Amino acid sequence: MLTMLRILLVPLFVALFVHDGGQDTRWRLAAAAVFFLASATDRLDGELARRRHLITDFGKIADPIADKALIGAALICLSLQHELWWWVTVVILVREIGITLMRFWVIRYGVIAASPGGKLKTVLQSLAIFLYVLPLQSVAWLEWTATVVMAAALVLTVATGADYIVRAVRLRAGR
Ligand SMILES: O=P(O)(O)OC[C@H](O)CO
Repeated sequence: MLTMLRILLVPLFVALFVHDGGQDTRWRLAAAAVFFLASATDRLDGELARRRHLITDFGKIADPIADKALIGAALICLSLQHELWWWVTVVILVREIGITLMRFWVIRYGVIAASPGGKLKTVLQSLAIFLYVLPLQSVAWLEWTATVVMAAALVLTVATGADYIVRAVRLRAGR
């Protein structure tokens, strides 16, 4: 349920962010608020599922997809506005889409759930994007913080992606 809500918040975020070319402070603040809400419901969603013992195979697959839709849309918006290098967006998108496809490729053998590193990666990606979306580009330390957090997210994105590939190969090989 919350996963579906997060997916529905993606077009709302995009509409608010691209309004007025991302230049209007109020629309940008609204976009940042929607992004924060969608990211926060992700944490709540996971916590509720754990507490109520409602962790399903559907949730294990749908939950990362909802994260990736939101994060992917936000990264593309930022790169389109020339606020984030395209190569960063491309590396993250290739990893996220590739890992999602790989999860389906091995689904007959088992579900590769999100790892702790993968969850931390999503938190760092979300924090970095939130800082980029906030209309505070003139605040130098904030810009630096956003860049450093995005760099850390990028490293974890690639490292956890490699870890999932190893897991998938082992799963298929029955090891
Ligand atoms: O590393 P992934 O692809 O499993 O993604 C982690 C999820 O976003 C955590 O909810």
